Amino acid sequence: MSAVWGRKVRYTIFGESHGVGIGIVIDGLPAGVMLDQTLIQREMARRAPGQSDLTTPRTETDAVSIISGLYQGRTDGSPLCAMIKNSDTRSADYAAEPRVFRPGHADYTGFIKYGGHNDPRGGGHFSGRLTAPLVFAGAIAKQLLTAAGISIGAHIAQIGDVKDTAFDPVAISETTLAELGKSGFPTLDLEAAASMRQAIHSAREQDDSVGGVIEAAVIGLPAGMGDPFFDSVESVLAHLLFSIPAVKGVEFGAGFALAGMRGHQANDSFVKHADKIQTATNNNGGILGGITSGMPLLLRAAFKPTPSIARQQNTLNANGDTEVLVIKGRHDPCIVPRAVPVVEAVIGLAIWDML
Ligand SMILES: Cc1cc2nc3c(=O)[nH]c(=O)nc-3n(C[C@H](O)[C@H](O)[C@H](O)COP(=O)(O)O)c2cc1C
Ligand SMILES: C=C(O[C@@H]1CC(C(=O)O)=C[C@@H](OP(=O)(O)O)[C@H]1O)C(=O)O
Repeated sequence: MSAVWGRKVRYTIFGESHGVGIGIVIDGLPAGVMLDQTLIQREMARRAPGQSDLTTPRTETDAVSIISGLYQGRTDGSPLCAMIKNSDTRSADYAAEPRVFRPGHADYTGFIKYGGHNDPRGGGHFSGRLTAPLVFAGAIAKQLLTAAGISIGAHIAQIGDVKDTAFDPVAISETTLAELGKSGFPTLDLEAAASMRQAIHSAREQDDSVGGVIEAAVIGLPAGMGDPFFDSVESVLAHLLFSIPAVKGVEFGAGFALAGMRGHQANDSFVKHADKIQTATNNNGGILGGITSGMPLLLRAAFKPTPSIARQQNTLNANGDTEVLVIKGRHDPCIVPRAVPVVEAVIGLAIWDML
């Protein structure tokens, strides 16, 4: 299993959704960092399940126990291991024998790859629950990046066909990112937020789910970070963003819209602002040749609708027999609101690794 990532810092995630717990081992953090426990708890709470009627009713506190790597509140240079307990499991929802493959989930592919030995309860290791340790690691990365003058923030850019205002690609402020971080349902346009909530309620009422898009920004990055080709800033970020369950699309700057532009529209002209080299527009999302330009880094991640829906679906079981599936479990009608801190977290890991 590809549960290890990172070059300067190595991150190893472990656990299953209905096992004893989940967690992460982080090897390579600088020693002597006093961890910001308030920031860690705030980030964990932003992602935790059971927050409102817009999320899965499964309730987990997602309290983090740090069992190694910390001495007197500071990182001690040894691997930092953090554990999060699973408590509100309801494994009977996943007890069907032979196993029934949920359309859109990893039940079938996990079964094939691991010969039926994978833990099917709550999606096992494939569960979105494994993003909790990522958010923990992301909080540490954010703390380190803040000290370097770098801020990360995100908003819900789209739910179904309801869209929020996009970030100003040139002039995103630290204040805007900080305000978004305080919101349980971060959008730039409050009216859009109300329509998005309505779209999620409506999908749930129809025994269905809905997808969406998260737009994220990183400001304060120096020009010159990253490498061409295989380790381009886009490649490293996309690797981590596609590691988030349910992400099916990633774009940088104007992204796919660039394909429909002419060169004179797409090119970002260089201009001087108070002796600093900038660009007048930012269609390239702060990255040129795989290297940061010093402009805000902008990306968007598309999430598919939650696969586990209450509506009747046709499928197959592990014996290959037809089944009519009606999922009775507890699921997010939309993944996007809880995934905002996850997207920010993996961006934090990627940037800290590249800086
Ligand atoms: C924060 C988060 C919460 C999720 N909640 C659910 C859920 O409640 N029900 C579900 O079926 N899938 C949920 N997912 C998505 C599945 O885990 C994911 O679709 C599945 O593992 C298959 O992976 P893929 O969609 O990347 O192919 C969630 C994902 C994330 C990131
Ligand atoms: C537990 C979390 O989300 C879970 C992610 C998930 C999935 O299939 O990804 C399915 C659901 O699991 P269960 O059926 O056990 O309730 C969600 O509740 C979490 O995010 O912490």
